Amino acid sequence: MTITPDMQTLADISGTVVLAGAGKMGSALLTGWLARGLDPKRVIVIEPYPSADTRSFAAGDIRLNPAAEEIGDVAALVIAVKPQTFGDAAPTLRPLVGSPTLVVSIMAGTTIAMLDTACGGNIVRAMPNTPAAIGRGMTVAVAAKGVNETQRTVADALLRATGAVEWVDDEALMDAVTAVSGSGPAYVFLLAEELARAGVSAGLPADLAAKLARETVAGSGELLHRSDLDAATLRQNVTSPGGTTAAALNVLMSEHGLKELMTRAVAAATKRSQELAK
Ligand SMILES: NC(=O)C1=CN([C@@H]2O[C@H](COP(=O)(O)OP(=O)(O)OC[C@H]3O[C@@H](n4cnc5c(N)ncnc54)[C@H](O)[C@@H]3O)[C@@H](O)[C@H]2O)C=CC1
Ligand SMILES: O=C(O)[C@@H]1CCC=N1
Repeated sequence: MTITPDMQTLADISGTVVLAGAGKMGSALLTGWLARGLDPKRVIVIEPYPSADTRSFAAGDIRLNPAAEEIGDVAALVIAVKPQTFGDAAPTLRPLVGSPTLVVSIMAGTTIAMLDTACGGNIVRAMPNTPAAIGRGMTVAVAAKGVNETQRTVADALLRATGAVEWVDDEALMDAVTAVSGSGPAYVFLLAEELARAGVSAGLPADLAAKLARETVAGSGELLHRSDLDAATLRQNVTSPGGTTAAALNVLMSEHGLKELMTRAVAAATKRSQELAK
């Protein structure tokens, strides 16, 4: 890979980037890379069941499922298959990894040690989330000891193409990271579902309730994104003393309310991430 130490952008990557697994997260990454200027001629996608979008990318300059001997040297291999299918995929991926190859895995619960055993390479373990599909993802990454600054910069550019990136030094944090930001969008979508359902119970027509819930969650998320205020202050700004919001929050913030539920939910996801590593 010909890259300079001050490389900042995907357009500066001059080696081959292989994406293994173009499902929901892999496709989001791919879309971000192309939007941020990664040369499609440098991209190879390995995907046994390509979506229409992936096939249409492949109708351009991206190579889809080329024969192994046509792949050549790989600058970066991004692994976005399910943790449960990684065992089957690894024998195909291992021959692609040379000593300078950067290996970026986004698989939940798959440790650097497991990746090292299965594939080798210079490993970055990362946890993105699905808002990556619109460039508003949150990714946390941790690099294995052997990863040099240049490889880390390439990994950062690949991940930052879909939103914000935070680097941590302690891999043990990745289980809780997965539980908070990796799985977190599902909790927010569930909130929208349940808010709509509760609206129907309160007498609203279903389509109106769905629109109110969707726009409320989306608008509140955007306000949180743009505001300098923290979530607690934004919540207090909605809450008039003795008003309607206070009545609802008395329920949500009661003893066995959202705090307890969210703590249990995040603990369950953290535990599951730890289990996937066994
Ligand atoms: N969906 C999410 O919100 C997030 C997922 N992840 C991680 O991303 C990874 C992928 O998850 P999703 O995209 O949700 O799953 P997905 O099922 O949509 O995508 C996985 C893709 O891998 C493909 N695949 C299966 N065997 C393969 C092989 N041998 N070689 C190449 N591709 C193969 C499948 O056909 C599928 O398209 C998982 O490891 C997951 O832990 C990480 C963060 C968030
Ligand atoms: O549910 C999962 O296991 C993956 C990891 C984080 C989000 N989806």
